[in-house]
Amino acid sequence: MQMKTTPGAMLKAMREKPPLVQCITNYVAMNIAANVLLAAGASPAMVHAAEEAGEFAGIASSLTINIGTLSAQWIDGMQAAAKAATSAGRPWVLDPVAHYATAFRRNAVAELLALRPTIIRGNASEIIALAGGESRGQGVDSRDPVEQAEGSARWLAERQQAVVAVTGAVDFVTDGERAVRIAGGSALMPQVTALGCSLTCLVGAFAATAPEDIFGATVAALATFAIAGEEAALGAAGPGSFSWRFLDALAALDAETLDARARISAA
Ligand SMILES: Nc1ncnc2c1ncn2[C@@H]1O[C@H](COP(=O)(O)OP(=O)(O)OP(=O)(O)O)[C@@H](O)[C@H]1O
Ligand SMILES: Cc1ncsc1CCO
Ligand SMILES: [Mg+2]
Repeated sequence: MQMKTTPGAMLKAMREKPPLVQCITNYVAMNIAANVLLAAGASPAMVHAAEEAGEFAGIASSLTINIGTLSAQWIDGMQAAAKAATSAGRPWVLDPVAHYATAFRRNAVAELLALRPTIIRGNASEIIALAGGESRGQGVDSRDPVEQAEGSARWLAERQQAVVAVTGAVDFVTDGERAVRIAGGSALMPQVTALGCSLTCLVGAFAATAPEDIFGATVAALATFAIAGEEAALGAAGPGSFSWRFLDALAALDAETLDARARISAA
């Protein structure tokens, strides 16, 4: 069996056997997230209807759930899919977009957390609020530094028995015991909408490729974004050209470059 111990090895394995990733994501993110998965080498399927989301989760290799543009019917599909993924032994990722903003979102996220996501990926404001802290987030945008969310992430990981990823200028990943920081990316990334949502889908793709190493898979997805983001920023004139350069950089990134350039340090 091929060893999938480094981010590069995981990226290579994903491209050799593209996983089918069911993404229940928001209207803003659907197109860019699907393109991000294709550029990285996975097969995205944006399937969210309550009538079929559970059935589809039974055939997908992993599932991602994002509450960005939530409505009541979507919640039924999310819950059915989360239950089906868990029954099938497949990993699933929760992205609790702006869950602190309204009671509707708060309740939906509480119910999804009770279904035990394998991985939780959010920005710093979202993770601080999930751990009961005072978050300064405004709508879907973070206004807190990642360093401030590290304690919250550790607490949440232990309580949920999940891997927690906090993204921002320097990302942080923990499973409650181990923790790492991942440097890289670009300040243009939060200027392009739904890149975080797309990253959540990519975390799902890596988790499908390496379900035996969920912590490593999460780190690999974040490192992939960090290096593609750095590459795309070279020569980008602003968020518009960054956006298409980012897709090209993801598609062009190879395993060796990823392993040579990834800046992952113990935290
Ligand atoms: N200031 C920054 N410098 C470098 N990289 C960044 C910066 N801010 C965010 N990123 C990167 O952008 C990507 C998306 O993370 P971000 O925290 O912006 O997600 P988000 O707030 O959930 O985004 P969205 O809700 O728009 O989808 C991650 O790869 C992260 O590392
Ligand atoms: C802008 C926006 N609004 C709801 S979801 C979303 C995408 C970024 O989270
Ligand atoms: Mg987000």
